[in-house]
Amino acid sequence: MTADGSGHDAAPGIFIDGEAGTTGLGIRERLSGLPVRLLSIDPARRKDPEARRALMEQAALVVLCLPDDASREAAALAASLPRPPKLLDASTAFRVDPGWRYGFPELAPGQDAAVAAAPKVSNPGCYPTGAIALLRPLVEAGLVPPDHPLSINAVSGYSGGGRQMIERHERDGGPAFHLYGLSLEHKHVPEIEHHARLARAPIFVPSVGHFPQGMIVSIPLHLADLPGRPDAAALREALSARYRGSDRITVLTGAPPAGLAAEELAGSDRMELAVHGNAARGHALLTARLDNLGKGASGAAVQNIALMLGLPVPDVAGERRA
Ligand SMILES: NC(=O)C1=CN([C@@H]2O[C@H](COP(=O)(O)OP(=O)(O)OC[C@H]3O[C@@H](n4cnc5c(N)ncnc54)[C@H](OP(=O)(O)O)[C@@H]3O)[C@@H](O)[C@H]2O)C=CC1
Ligand SMILES: CC(=O)N[C@@H](CCC(=O)OP(=O)(O)O)C(=O)O
Repeated sequence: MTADGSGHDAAPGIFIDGEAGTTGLGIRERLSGLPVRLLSIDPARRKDPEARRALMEQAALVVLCLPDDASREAAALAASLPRPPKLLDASTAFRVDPGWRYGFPELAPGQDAAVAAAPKVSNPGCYPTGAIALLRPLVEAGLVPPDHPLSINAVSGYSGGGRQMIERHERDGGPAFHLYGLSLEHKHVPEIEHHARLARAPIFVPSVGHFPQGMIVSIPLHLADLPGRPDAAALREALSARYRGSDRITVLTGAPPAGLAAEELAGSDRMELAVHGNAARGHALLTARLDNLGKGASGAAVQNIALMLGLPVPDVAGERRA
């Protein structure tokens, strides 16, 4: 038997359960940059447990791109195999589960090695990717207290809602802008709270715009309410220090732009962070701009797949996929 358990000497086998969905397709497209063998299911049998089990048995790594309940079932199916494959789950099901490693390699020093060594990795949510990237370094630097009252506003392209939302928007031509999650109980709040190391749940206000891909997450701060009254430059420096050397996460330095278009990074696996400030008012705004299907989903997944299989992580510099 070979290292990938497949009986072949070829590249490691990957089965994407949910390959035909929005995130699954994005991963499939990006796998052309990695020396792996894609094990595809007969589309007519893609929900058949026996057909899925047969492919899981041949795979070194199974990627779950399914709704939460289906992901839990698929993870249990994989775990029941005599030689369980490594698992990467794109759903919300395991993101705060201590048995799973959080697949955000830039989260903290050593997280990339932890992902590489983990048998089960949960891929971060799209909104949490932006919020955690902004907050975790500031909390760890003592610039934002864990119990600080935070509000997080965000807008996503409509592909964030998967196949059904894409079909609705493309059929109806809208709505142009839709605020939701107004029960203030979105599924991403525990994930943000946990991985940003917050001790008080943030108020999270998501929205969807009538554009396919792209996202902005923004977090306003009153600087006088933070310990030591830091200025915007101090916040920017803490973020830059955390992400220095990353080709995926960049921190805008110099004069921040006066406006941000959410679609700007559509097709890219990069994320741009910025700190906008008004010294006279003591106001700052943290922003993260990304593609919800790029660093927010499939791009992050391929980064994790490479780490988990011990392959070089594909370079993103200059890429464009829209
Ligand atoms: N879209 C995004 O921006 C992001 C999505 N994610 C997560 O990725 C996961 C997939 O989302 P997304 O790709 O957007 O969703 P889609 O609806 O586009 O795709 C889901 C896929 O799963 C299939 N599926 C559903 N139920 C089952 C089942 N029981 N067995 C096998 N296949 C099944 C669907 O088939 P069918 O359509 O025929 O039902 C579809 O092909 C979700 O958990 C989501 O939270 C993560 C980050 C961002
Ligand atoms: C626009 C939209 O509907 N977005 C989804 C979040 C995207 C998603 O499916 O969840 P993950 O990123 O956690 O996997 C939502 O708010 O439920």
